[in-house]
Amino acid sequence: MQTIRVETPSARYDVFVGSGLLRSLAPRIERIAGRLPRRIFVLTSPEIWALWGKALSESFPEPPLALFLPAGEKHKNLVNVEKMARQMIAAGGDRSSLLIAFGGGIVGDVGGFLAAIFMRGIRYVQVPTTFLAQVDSSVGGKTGVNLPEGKNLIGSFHHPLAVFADIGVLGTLPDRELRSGLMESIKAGIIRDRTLVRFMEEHVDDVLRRDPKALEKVIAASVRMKADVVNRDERESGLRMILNFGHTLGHAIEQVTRYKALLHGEAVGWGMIAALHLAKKRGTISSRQGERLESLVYLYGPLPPLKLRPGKLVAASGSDKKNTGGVRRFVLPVGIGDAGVVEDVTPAELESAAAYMLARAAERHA
Ligand SMILES: NC(=O)c1ccc[n+]([C@@H]2O[C@H](COP(=O)([O-])OP(=O)(O)OC[C@H]3O[C@@H](n4cnc5c(N)ncnc54)[C@H](O)[C@@H]3O)[C@@H](O)[C@H]2O)c1
Ligand SMILES: O=C(O)C(=O)C[C@@H](O)[C@H](O)[C@H](O)COP(=O)(O)O
Ligand SMILES: [Zn+2]
Repeated sequence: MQTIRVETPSARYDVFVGSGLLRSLAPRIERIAGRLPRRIFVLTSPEIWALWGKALSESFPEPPLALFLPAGEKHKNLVNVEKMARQMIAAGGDRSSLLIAFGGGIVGDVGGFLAAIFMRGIRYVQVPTTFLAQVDSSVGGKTGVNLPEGKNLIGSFHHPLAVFADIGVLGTLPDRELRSGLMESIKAGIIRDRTLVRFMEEHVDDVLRRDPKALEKVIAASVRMKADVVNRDERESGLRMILNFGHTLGHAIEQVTRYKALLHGEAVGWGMIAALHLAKKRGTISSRQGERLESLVYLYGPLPPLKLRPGKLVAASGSDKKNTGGVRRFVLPVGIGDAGVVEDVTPAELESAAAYMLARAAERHA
């Protein structure tokens, strides 16, 4: 098992990555919280609960009370947050209650947000069950829900007490979901860890056949990278923006396709292809580096087709939270393993990057 510490001005907690964590959750929470809270809620989806609810409940003296959020991005909204909060009140929840966010990134984001605002804030732990949630969304305290106007436009920073990433639960994860999550690890490597890039290039088969050692390596490296960035810039005033590499157009794709056609990681995968093109044009990476990284994305693909207009994506990217006071921000890789934020990206450049990405998508789905 690997333990990675997150230490920011407002929180200090560990991310545990390994096997067997799910079945020993209660004593682990007890150790961290001092004692087991009287009321424990588990926010999850019916599918995850059916697969893994028994394993999670096993170590608790009394089974925690499950609150169900249906799967899918369209349920990541304020209506469901209110619904869950009311169920918690009805079941006797109070400020001493603990919430376990048990699922993928959607459950984690909604659960974290619910914990942030329920009675002005209660404690929660993350038990991520998708690869994406284990490498990225369960760490760093970003919580929230979507608005029709864009992704994650309502939310707060609220860190968990701990993160328990049990590699065993990935055994039931559909292949497409695994590949989607791997896009966030490719992102992690490109922006800050060239060793991870190399490892992912050299171990494609091991990772895709879910060799536990290979998975643990990629998950721990991704989390280590993210923790280091979050420790230095908890509230995304500068450095943390690099974690948004591939997301400016990625989020725009999700919004324009109404979250129906692509998974989050897949949209980020295409967004990285566009951003790599822009980086090549601006000379922050060489053509060779650009081709190498583009190939890495396709190695862990396939990414779904995209039939969109570049102008529509550029317009949708206007509601990106990195844009403030009329300044449009965009994350570009600098070589392999480093990245920076530029503030002078023009709509024409964005449109050309989007056009490049759409042409690659058409080519690969010809
Ligand atoms: N807060 C952050 O820092 C952060 C970072 C990255 C992504 N996100 C958010 O995360 C969300 C995407 O998360 P995701 O990719 O985990 O998708 P997801 O939460 O939709 O889960 C994917 C699907 O897999 C199923 N599933 C989950 N675990 C399973 C398991 N072990 N076995 C079988 N099926 C399982 C779920 O029921 C769901 O249908 C997006 O909303 C994205 O914006 C947030
Ligand atoms: O933790 C971060 O910071 C990230 O940007 C991680 C992203 O992978 C993630 O998709 C995040 O939810 C995006 O946040 P947003 O602030 O751009 O909505
Ligand atoms: Zn993401």
